[in-house]
Amino acid sequence: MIWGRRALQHVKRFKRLPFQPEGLHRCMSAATQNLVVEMDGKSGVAVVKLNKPPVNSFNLEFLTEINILMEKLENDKSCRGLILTSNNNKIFSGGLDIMEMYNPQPDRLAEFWRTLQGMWLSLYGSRLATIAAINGHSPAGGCLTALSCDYRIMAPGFTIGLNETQLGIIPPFWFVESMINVTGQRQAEVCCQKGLMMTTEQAHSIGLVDDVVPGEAILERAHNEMKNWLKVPDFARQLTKRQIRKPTMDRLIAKRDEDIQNFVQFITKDSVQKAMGVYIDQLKNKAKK
Ligand SMILES: CC/C=C\C/C=C\C/C=C\C=C\CC(=O)SCCNC(=O)CCNC(=O)[C@H](O)C(C)(C)COP(=O)(O)OP(=O)(O)OC[C@H]1O[C@@H](n2cnc3c(N)ncnc32)[C@H](O)[C@@H]1OP(=O)(O)O
Repeated sequence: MIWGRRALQHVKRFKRLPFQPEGLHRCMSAATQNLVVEMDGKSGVAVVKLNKPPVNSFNLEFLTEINILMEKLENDKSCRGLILTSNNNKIFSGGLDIMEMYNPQPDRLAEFWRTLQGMWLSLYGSRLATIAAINGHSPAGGCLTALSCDYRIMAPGFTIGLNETQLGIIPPFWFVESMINVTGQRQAEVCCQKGLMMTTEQAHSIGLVDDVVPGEAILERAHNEMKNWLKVPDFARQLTKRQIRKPTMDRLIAKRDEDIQNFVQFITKDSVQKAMGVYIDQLKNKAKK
């Protein structure tokens, strides 16, 4: 993984924090700044709760924190599975932090995007069995995060989707391919072009979500489903996953710099900045009402 200077500063700060999952063999919980981690040493399953109020939006620091945790879990031989959920029972994740993209410093903007690419590569390519327990709304980057897992369970009454086109943004090819790989080409064409935010039931009907379970039962269901995934020998499951996901990951790895350049060029356009400003005003005004 390639880290920028600012991210490295953050890594140093993070390393001094107490969470050290390696070699844990009991049930333990730990917290970093924006993540709550419960590690069951017996089953080898880590439950990671996104915990960045108000909406678990991903800024550079939060993405860096997630990347560091992923690296630790990947390197912890006792860890076999990851359940990703939210500590906020209404919002899984509001997606990328829009403030990162408004009046940005180009260097930070590039670093932000590289760190998002890093998060996607580590979650999508994880050796762990990964289950998203989607216990709240999950637009855009939140949906991408769920799509990167092996299995998705969602609570009713929420919405999910890659809604970028609704904001005048073109979803990058690796967002779209993540959707295609889960729902198939036709469904992905419709929901990505239209930028659909789907209800839990609609998402279930197109295969974006595998299972619908009430919020209060979602973690129990995730643990039960995890048991099924962990019945398969790790090595066979991991290599099969890699075989299936490698072409998509390789495309991003080959075009990583080009993808960053495209993103920075697009976001810094006057017209995009203007639209972003209007969108932020709408969000803030809605919050005030
Ligand atoms: C060829 C291709 C080339 C280049 C590629 C180009 C472009 C790709 C670029 C970008 C891809 C982006 C993907 C994204 O993820 S963009 C982010 C999309 N997310 C959203 O639009 C979500 C917006 N938020 C909501 O819909 C709602 O807030 C909610 C459903 C998440 C929660 O609703 P609530 O009613 O519970 O809460 P609110 O009152 O709306 O919000 C509370 C509080 O939070 C602030 N906020 C909400 N979302 C975000 C966010 N994503 N980032 C930052 N801040 C957010 C909101 O403004 C309120 O703040 P205040 O309390 O007013 O301070």
